Amino acid sequence: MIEVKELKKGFGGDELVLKGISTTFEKGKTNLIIGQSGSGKTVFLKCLLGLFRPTEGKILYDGQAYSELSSENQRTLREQMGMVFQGSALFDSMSVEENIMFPLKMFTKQRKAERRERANEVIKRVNLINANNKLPSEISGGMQKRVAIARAIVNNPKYLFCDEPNSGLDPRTATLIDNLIQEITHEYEITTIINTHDMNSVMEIGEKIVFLQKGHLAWEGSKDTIFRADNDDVTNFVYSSDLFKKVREAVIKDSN
Ligand SMILES: Nc1ncnc2c1ncn2[C@@H]1O[C@H](COP(=O)(O)OP(=O)(O)OP(=O)(O)O)[C@@H](O)[C@H]1O
Repeated sequence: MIEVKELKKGFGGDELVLKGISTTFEKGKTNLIIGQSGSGKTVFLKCLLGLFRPTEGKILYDGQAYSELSSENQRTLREQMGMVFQGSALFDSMSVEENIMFPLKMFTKQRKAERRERANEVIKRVNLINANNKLPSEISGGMQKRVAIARAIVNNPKYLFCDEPNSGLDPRTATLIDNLIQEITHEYEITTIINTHDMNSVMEIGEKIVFLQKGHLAWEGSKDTIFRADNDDVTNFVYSSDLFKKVREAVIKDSN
């Protein structure tokens, strides 16, 4: 579980980017951060990852504040974090298997054979078939995303962060990737936090949704409550696509 308490983040200018956010991201759930461009989602995710130091406030990882840990414990906490980057960010010159073994080389003292064995466990888990020796450029975007997920979970993280995990994927592949992230989250009881613009993801895997608006937490809820959110900004965000406008009309018609 990650608890965020009155988190503020600025960069020295007049205005703070994050203006006092408090929320909780539970273990074993897919937690989504949504909001318009520039609302502060990436800055929030970077604070959660420990890449930005909060200007004020606290982030507690299962009760522990990063800033209050010894440097050794900070390293342990960082090792417990997995990250799926937008665009996958695989190493182009390494094979699929080498990409996935990489965090084990960085963070563990395992021998190569052990690293390979563990990498192949996760390769199987994410359904990457016959791809071990291929280069990232030789596989599809959806498969690259599976490699990125495998690499993020190879070290058994307690916390998984995903930045726009669907960007650039066709809708069907995007749904498969969303479902894979959710299955893994449930199976390994990970606290997963996903930064997304994608309303399909919201509807598929939005177990907890945090809506940011100009650096404030403007609304929080789940995929089951977002259609009835009593907040104009959320409503405008949700119904900015024609498809969801139609869904809304159908829901309202149904409930009358
Ligand atoms: N390193 C930085 N220094 C100064 N300002 C920054 C920095 N990083 C982000 N910002 C500012 O913070 C605000 C929020 O940016 P952020 O990237 O978090 O938005 P976002 O919601 O992720 O947008 P998008 O959906 O387009 O990625 C922007 O006004 C941006 O200019």
